[in-house]
This record gives sequence, structure tokens and C-alpha cells, in this order.
Amino acid sequence: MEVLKVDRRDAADVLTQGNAAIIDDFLDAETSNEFSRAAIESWKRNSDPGTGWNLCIKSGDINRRIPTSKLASNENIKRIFDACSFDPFRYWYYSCFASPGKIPASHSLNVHLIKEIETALLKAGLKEICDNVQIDVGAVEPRFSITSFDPLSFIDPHSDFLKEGKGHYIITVLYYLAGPSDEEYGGELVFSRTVPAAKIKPIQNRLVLFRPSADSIHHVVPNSSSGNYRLAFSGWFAQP
Ligand SMILES: O=C(O)CCC(=O)C(=O)O
Ligand SMILES: [Fe+2]
Repeated sequence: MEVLKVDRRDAADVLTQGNAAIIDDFLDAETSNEFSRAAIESWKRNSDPGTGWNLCIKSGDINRRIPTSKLASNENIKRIFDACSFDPFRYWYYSCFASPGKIPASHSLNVHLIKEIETALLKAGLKEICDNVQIDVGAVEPRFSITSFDPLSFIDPHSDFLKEGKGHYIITVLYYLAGPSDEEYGGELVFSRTVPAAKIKPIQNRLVLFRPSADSIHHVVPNSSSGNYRLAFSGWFAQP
């Protein structure tokens, strides 16, 4: 697998060849700034009840989503989490889910924002890219959220590839809303199977697409900067 920086009209070819596509400046600057601002505002209020923000952790027997409004202190959770360091696939990040059907009013703003970003991406060329790789966006299930990575956050290497069948992911869509400004702070998305490993900076208005396969192994480096947000619209179109 290769990771290629391309123009949106070449993205479908890149995906068809089993590679990942990076497309910068995907939305117009004004729309991108608006989404970025809204996501930052939402994350700043993540400790308010009912905002939809959860801490998602997996480590050993722990596999939980904890509403951030209920997190008194990360320290205790971190101790339990670290005790399970033998697990080869662990993660610690924050996610704001769109869960249609059971949305408290206070959370509907985020659900709305997630849908708005999905719609804007499709209109700006994602629909055409999907058409060109024979993905019918009208027939797939969008499973998107907004994620946040703080200095404790990371995701171990994984592929996003699930066995064919009901519910598997047919394309991964990552659209960065905000990222650490400085190289030294981390937060990169890394594809480790490429030679050399491809390190993708989470730059605002950057879209990353790939079709999950056994080869698409990637991980997220901790964002060591507490002063910089690392926010992404993140998820998949899945086979319903
Ligand atoms: O945020 C990213 O850059 C990647 C996230 C990811 O790999 C995932 O959620 O599966
Ligand atoms: Fe992933």
C-alpha cells in the first residue's frame, strides 16, 4: 500500500489501486473554518452533560465508552488502563457520536454538525469519488463521529478491515478539523506498512481516504500538546 497526495479528480484511481489518498484544501476555506470552530467549541464543552462526548478506551478486558461529563479524574482510569499493557490493540481517545433515535436536545447540535460535514464532503467531491469506485453512497451506512485526541490519547496499529459480511467498512473517511501546529507535538496518522512509513499530519481541511484491507495498518501518535486541539471528522461508510 502507498499513501499518495493527490488532486480530488485522481483520488478514485488511487483508491482502486489499493492505496490511500490525501487531498488537501478539500472544502472551501470559509466552510472549513466554520466546521473547525464549531468542533472546537463543542470539544471545549465536553464536560457538560448530554453533549455526546465519550472517552473510548480499550485495554485488556476494558472496552468502554464513558461520557466525559462523568469523568471525575482521568488518573484512576489511566492506572487501570496501564495495568493491561499486554493487549496488542489498545486505544484511548474521545468521540462524539451521532446516534440517531436517542439524541438528547443538548447533543443534537453535534449530530447536526456531523451530518453537515458529511453532506459538505459528499458535495465537494466525495460522492463523485465514491461513484467512481462503485460505492453507492445512497445504499451504504454512514458511521461517523467527531474525535478528539489529547496528550493521553492514541490508537495502536489496526487496519479498519473487518471480514466481508454484514457491517464491514468499505471506505474510511478522515477529515481533519484541527491539528497541532508544530511538528514536534505528534498527532500524526501513520501507515507503517509503507516504505518508508507514511506520516500524515492532521492538518485542517485535509481529507484522507482509503479502502480498508489487511494491508491498511495505521495508528495515531499521541498529540503531546495540551494547548492544541486534534479534532477529526472520522469514520466509515459501511455495508448495511
Ligand atoms: O484520527 C485518525 O487519524 C485515525 C483514526 C482511526 O484510525 C480510527 O478511528 O480507526
Ligand atoms: Fe483506523
